[in-house]
Amino acid sequence: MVKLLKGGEGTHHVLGWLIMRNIFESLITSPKIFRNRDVLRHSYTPDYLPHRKEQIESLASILVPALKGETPSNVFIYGKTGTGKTATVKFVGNQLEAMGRKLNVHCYVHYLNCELIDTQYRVLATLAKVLGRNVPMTGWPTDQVYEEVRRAIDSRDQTIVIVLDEIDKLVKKGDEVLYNLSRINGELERARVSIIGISNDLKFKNFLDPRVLSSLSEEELIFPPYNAEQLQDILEQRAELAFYEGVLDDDVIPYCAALAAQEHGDARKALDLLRVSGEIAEKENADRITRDHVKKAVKKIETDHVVEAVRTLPTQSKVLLFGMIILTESGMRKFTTGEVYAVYRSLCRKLNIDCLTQRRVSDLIAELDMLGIINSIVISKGRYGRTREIKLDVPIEPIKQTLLEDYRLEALSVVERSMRSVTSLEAFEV
Ligand SMILES: Nc1ncnc2c1ncn2[C@@H]1O[C@H](COP(=O)(O)OP(=O)(O)OP(=O)(O)O)[C@@H](O)[C@H]1O
Repeated sequence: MVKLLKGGEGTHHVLGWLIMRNIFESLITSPKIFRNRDVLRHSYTPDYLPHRKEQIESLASILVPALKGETPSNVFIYGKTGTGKTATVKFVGNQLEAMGRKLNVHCYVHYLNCELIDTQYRVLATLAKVLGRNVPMTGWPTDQVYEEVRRAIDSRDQTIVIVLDEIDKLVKKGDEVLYNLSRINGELERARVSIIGISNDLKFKNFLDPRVLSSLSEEELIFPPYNAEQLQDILEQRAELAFYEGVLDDDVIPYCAALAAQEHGDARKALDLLRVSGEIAEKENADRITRDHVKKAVKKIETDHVVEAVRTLPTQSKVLLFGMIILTESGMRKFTTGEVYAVYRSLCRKLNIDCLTQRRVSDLIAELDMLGIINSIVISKGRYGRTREIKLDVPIEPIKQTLLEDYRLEALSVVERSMRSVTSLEAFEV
């Protein structure tokens, strides 16, 4: 039912709503920064990869037998994070499949990320699925799934390239599937299989069965880190697609490149910096991206990482960290293990959870330090022994919000509120 409003305040209110601009209007008419933000995202595979010509050509020459009905060698690819390993393999894989279609040769590349598909069973079941077999994601004996994969591959004359990205994550749970896959060619009559393993953990080779290792690393490709100039080229190429003309100050790309070069030449980091700088400029309604926006982006990315690390901490560490926040907010910039322990113990009582020993808490403090959440140094107190001096090294507000999101710590919001009115720490027996 529609109610008719007579004159007065109510009418103004309704009219106000009627003539109010659509809430999206100001958002879409604000200065335009991004032409296509998606090209800066991790999921985007560029058509051209500057400074990876050598690796692209090497990989292509390893895989070319696939187009001639022969078996390509298996390859291991190493390199630090963000050095373009995945992008290169996907790029070469796409080109290989395209050439296969052109020549009417059955040649396919299947890409699996072992960070997500991280068990023997799931690798085989996923392969079976992409090869068109109906295999449940749990429940069958592994041998049976392997047999399905083998039969699906051998159903016709074809070459299958299996890419196992982050292969180290899989190896941590046993290398049986790698052992089987590396020997599969001996069990095939019509088809051929080649395996590409990708890893940024150089040490993981030590965990592999020597037979698997020698079979999988018939060829090895190393991806060196990018230097600042190379990162600059990569960013320039993407920026052209990502931003409207003229929105980037001249020093923005060199600055992002220099910062990422300091951190082992990580192109992902450089692209993230550029994207987040653009997003901050957009939020501020600025019409240009400046060096200042990059500085803010560095801070935001750092905070986001820490927040993520805090979110996955065990409950005891979260309580401990909450105690440190209380100490900091009560005006203490530095505190000792003993002071933190007293607050921690009191919080455990309030939450009704077990309280760890001071020794164990010292270990947790060291872990928080390693994660970069706190900063702690051991100082000598002469004949009184040594103590740890701790301070929080991160913006407090987002960390506090993240801790309170954990339902097990919900009761602490009351403590937090009452803390605002407590001026001394006596309540915590410090
Ligand atoms: N030479 C390049 N040209 C253009 N973009 C690149 C280049 N190298 C890397 N990138 C981009 O940088 C990001 C990270 O690259 P990629 O995922 O290939 O790194 P990686 O070496 O596989 O890293 P990780 O080991 O962490 O998985 C991606 O967005 C990718 O498109």
